[in-house]
Amino acid sequence: MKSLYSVAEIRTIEHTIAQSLPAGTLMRRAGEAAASAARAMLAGRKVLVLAGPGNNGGDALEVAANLAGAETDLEAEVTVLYLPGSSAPSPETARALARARASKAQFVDSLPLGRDWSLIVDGLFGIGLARPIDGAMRLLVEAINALGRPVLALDVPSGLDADTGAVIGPDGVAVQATRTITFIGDKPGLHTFEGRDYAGQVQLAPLGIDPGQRPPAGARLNEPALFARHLAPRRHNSHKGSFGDVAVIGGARGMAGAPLMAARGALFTGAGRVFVAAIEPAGAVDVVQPEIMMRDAQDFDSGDATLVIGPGMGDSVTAMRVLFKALEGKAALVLDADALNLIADSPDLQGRLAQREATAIVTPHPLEAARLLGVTSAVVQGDRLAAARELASRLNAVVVLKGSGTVIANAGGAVVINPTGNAGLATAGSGDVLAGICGSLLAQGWQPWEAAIGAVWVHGAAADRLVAQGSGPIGLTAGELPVAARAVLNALAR
Ligand SMILES: NC(=O)C1=CN([C@@H]2O[C@H](COP(=O)(O)OP(=O)(O)OC[C@H]3O[C@@H](n4cnc5c(N)ncnc54)[C@H](OP(=O)(O)O)[C@@H]3O)[C@@H](O)[C@H]2O)[C@@H](O)CC1
Ligand SMILES: Nc1ncnc2c1ncn2[C@@H]1O[C@H](COP(=O)(O)OP(=O)(O)O)[C@@H](O)[C@H]1O
Ligand SMILES: [K+]
Repeated sequence: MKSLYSVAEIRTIEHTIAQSLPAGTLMRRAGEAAASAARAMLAGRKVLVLAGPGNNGGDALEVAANLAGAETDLEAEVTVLYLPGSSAPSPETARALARARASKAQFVDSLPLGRDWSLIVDGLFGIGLARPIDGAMRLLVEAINALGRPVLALDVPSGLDADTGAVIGPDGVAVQATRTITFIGDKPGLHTFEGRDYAGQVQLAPLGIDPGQRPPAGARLNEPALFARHLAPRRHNSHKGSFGDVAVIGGARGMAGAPLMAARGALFTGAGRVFVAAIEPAGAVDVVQPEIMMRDAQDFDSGDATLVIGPGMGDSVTAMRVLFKALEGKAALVLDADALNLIADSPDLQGRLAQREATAIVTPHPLEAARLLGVTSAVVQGDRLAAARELASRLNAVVVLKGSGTVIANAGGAVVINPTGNAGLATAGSGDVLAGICGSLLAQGWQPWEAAIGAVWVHGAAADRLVAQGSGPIGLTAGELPVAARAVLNALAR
């Protein structure tokens, strides 16, 4: 299981463990693990180590001592820029400083000009950063980022909030890392919002603390093991009725494509039969995908179908009526796009959703989530995990808060962050495809939680597959996702 620990959880673990170990052990282990990560990244010899005032700086000084003191041919030329604070360093940082000073590392007072660094080690701030980086430190971070050299961040890229993935602001800066070696446990902020861009590749160094010594984490990283129980191979003796019906309701005037995208997402991930019930019927057949059955939402009887409501649905009276009926009914539900905007405007509909017996899946992007919560999208993005948790609890639903590092939460407080996907998904219609995949897995009997995390994983992996094949991220289209999602899902099922 890939646990993600909040800063508070890490502090608790640290505190408990430190009492059973000789002083400074964890910092020494952090320095050793980070020095090997640095050696693995090193394509030359010149290493710049940035050491800040706290224990993150202590880790960096250990790295400097380890790299400069190595009795090997690979010995690096280490330059250390140490920036002490106004208060005395911790005893373990003081010890690391003494080690680094006794090594061959050269200490400097300012960023040396014009050196072609093979590697920069970022040990300015870790999980103790409490306010935006400003003044001379800010200039230093900007100068480092402008160099465009490989950067290994220690624990967290300096300036990034390890809980939320937001750059600590307002108007903050953070170090842009190539790789982040994170200590004791992995952290949510490295995987969502701005985290993925700043952290680069994330590597965990548990520092010898085995999982049994760690309490359960508040969040985890999505992986197929979390939904594997639904990935059984299909029985030979099956028929289309074995894999459920999906009806996508949406498609106001001028928005006919959105429900079709969702319907294709459902079809290509294995739903038995797929309908589009259009608010404003635009045609009798989808000529590209004639398997999809076209209906008129006004008089459509959805029977036992799983409903995906909202893509391009608009806010007409018909849209409202269809949504009301769906919330009243017992069908499994995926609520997306305009359905969420209508619910955001109506406390009555919110109440009806929260009181439903069968848990619905809701798939807001940050602005839709903000409307549902009555806040701005900046507030949602500022703490995506908290927003998803709050929404799940208010709506009594599985919430899929979309965007880089999609966050999935349920009313029981479980939180998963999705690692698949890429910026190729930032294109119109990709959210519709996701809603369709969610509906498809529900229709095939998956439980709402697993359907949501499974759909998000597969949708992201489909985009990754397309990028690997050269079809993105630039110019990846939502219409390509269903076929790629089919390949991903079949590979998982095998
Ligand atoms: N403890 C352990 O067992 C282990 C800990 N480990 C490592 O320790 C790291 C946490 O260390 P930490 O708690 O010392 O915090 P850290 O991130 O170095 O920063 C705090 C310092 O920065 C200062 N400061 C804050 N904001 C500032 C600003 N905007 N501008 C300027 N200064 C600012 C702040 O000063 P103050 O707020 O007190 O004025 C304080 O001096 C953790 O991420 C991991 O790398 C590992 O070795 C594993 C074992
Ligand atoms: N940078 C990104 N990295 C990963 N996934 C992304 C990124 N940008 C967008 N996505 C995903 O793409 C989809 C976009 O959905 P949405 O915003 O509803 O678009 P639309 O309404 O046009 O279909 C979501 O699944 C979202 O998580
Ligand atoms: K750091």
